[in-house]
Amino acid sequence: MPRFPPSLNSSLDLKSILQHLQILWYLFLMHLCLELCRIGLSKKAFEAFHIKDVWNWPWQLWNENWNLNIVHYIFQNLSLFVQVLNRRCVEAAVMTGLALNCRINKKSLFDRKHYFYADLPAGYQITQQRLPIAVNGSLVYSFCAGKNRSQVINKTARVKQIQLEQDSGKSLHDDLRSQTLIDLNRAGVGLLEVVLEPDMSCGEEAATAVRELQLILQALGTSQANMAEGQLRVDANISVHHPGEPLGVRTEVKNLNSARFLAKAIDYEIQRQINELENGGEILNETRSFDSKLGCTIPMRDKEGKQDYRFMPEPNLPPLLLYDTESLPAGADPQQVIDIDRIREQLPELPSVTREKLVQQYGMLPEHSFTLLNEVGLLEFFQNVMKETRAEPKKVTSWVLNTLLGFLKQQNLAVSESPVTPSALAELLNLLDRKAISSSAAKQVFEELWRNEGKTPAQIVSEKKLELMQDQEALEQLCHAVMEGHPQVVMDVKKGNPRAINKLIGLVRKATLSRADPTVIKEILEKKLAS
Ligand SMILES: Nc1ncnc2c1ncn2[C@@H]1O[C@H](COP(=O)(O)OP(=O)(O)OP(=O)(O)O)[C@@H](O)[C@H]1O
Repeated sequence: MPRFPPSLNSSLDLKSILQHLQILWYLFLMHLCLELCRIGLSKKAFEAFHIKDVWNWPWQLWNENWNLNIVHYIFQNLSLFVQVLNRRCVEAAVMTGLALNCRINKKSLFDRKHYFYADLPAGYQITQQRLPIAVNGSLVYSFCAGKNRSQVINKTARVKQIQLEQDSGKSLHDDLRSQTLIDLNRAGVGLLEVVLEPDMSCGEEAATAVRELQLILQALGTSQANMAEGQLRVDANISVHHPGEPLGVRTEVKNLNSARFLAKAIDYEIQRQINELENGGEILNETRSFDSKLGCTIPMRDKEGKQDYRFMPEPNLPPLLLYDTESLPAGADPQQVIDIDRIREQLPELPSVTREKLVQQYGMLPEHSFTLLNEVGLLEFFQNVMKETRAEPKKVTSWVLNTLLGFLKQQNLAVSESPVTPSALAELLNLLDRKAISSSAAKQVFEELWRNEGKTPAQIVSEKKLELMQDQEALEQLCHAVMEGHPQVVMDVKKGNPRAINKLIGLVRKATLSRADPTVIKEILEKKLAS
């Protein structure tokens, strides 16, 4: 469930507030009275049903910090009367629907879904229960399998629907003090829910599909989709069944906030359900949560008795009408309508297309294109190096994916935190490309750059005297001396031992303090051995 960044949140229509100020004031007072009655009643309702202590905290807070709460309720209620649909959220939903090959409904409806929970101060959530904004799409995702992960497997998960909703607050459970705090900052912010059909068969598939969705949302600018910050959250529905039989009873693991935990939770739940059924038990239709420390899922609440959400049409939001080029009314003000075809024309490049281009343009292996896109900022780093270097794309790919990424992973750093800049790596690769340094010297220079002492690759090369020996005559003399000093190895080469020449190359390199190009040494040695 991607969350729109706060900057995109709803705008207040000031003109209409001024026009209707008096009516609003009466409505507001009336609503506030109703709200206060509801709070009183709901407290009684909670007590009557003996719901766990955690439910009582907001009412305790009401007593202790009544002034804070009343300010909150005033704002909450005021905002109910100036509910304006956020154009940006609708555009983002249409974009996401198009990117996920959905049919965009030209008419969609908003509903109120009522339930009591501490993180939902309004007592209801606006959603699209009856007619969502987009339906019947597909999410194509690929993963690498087989030996060396070089086989790319494409899979498709059907998208059932995409609906616009309002986000709730965030519960922060403090186990140590046995209390729950609620952060209401995101309550009411636009939320997009993407509902997939049950088309995935294991944790890895689900994690890969969600990763692809994350990349698509980021490419579209629909959401920053940072899972750790709750901008993209996943509820996973899991069931098991024998092949050819209908789907089993599902459990729902709520609010998974990392692809790794998603995969773990699903695989754990599959195994738990199989064990349960094999031991003669039954699967309950329940909501569970994932305990990342214990690596298992824990029951939260029973879903068996279907909760009555008392859905009703949202009175503040009329049906949402969208247009395409054909249906656009003549002379319509572009600020007042949303044209699906215009949004389609402006869709940015999607990650699958970027990967294909990388493979075609640079002759890159598909699995490398996946890694470049999966690590945040790595593709940009690679492209910036490419802009400044003459080195072969394959060489650049290898340095970025093996050396740079290896160092980053080892120190748990993000690409943006790399001490080696794209320009420095490009300069290093240029030195390597014009054979000014050997590859082992290049590794040394990289390590020095990583220490981040503000030196350029050229400075490091000259300070450490890492330049390759360009003096052909001196190299020939060294090769000659090494051959003289090791007649047995020379004999081995002449007898056809293919590895013996490597020994000679190693000896010459040692004598040059690794400052000679091994291919040049090999050429000289081969010439001398043949004569
Ligand atoms: N038997 C099943 N096994 C696994 N997944 C299922 C099964 N039946 C439905 N699903 C999946 O469960 C999800 C249902 O999500 P949806 O949000 O529409 O309903 P919900 O979980 O009842 O609603 P909510 O929790 O938001 O109140 C869909 O992604 C659907 O593909």
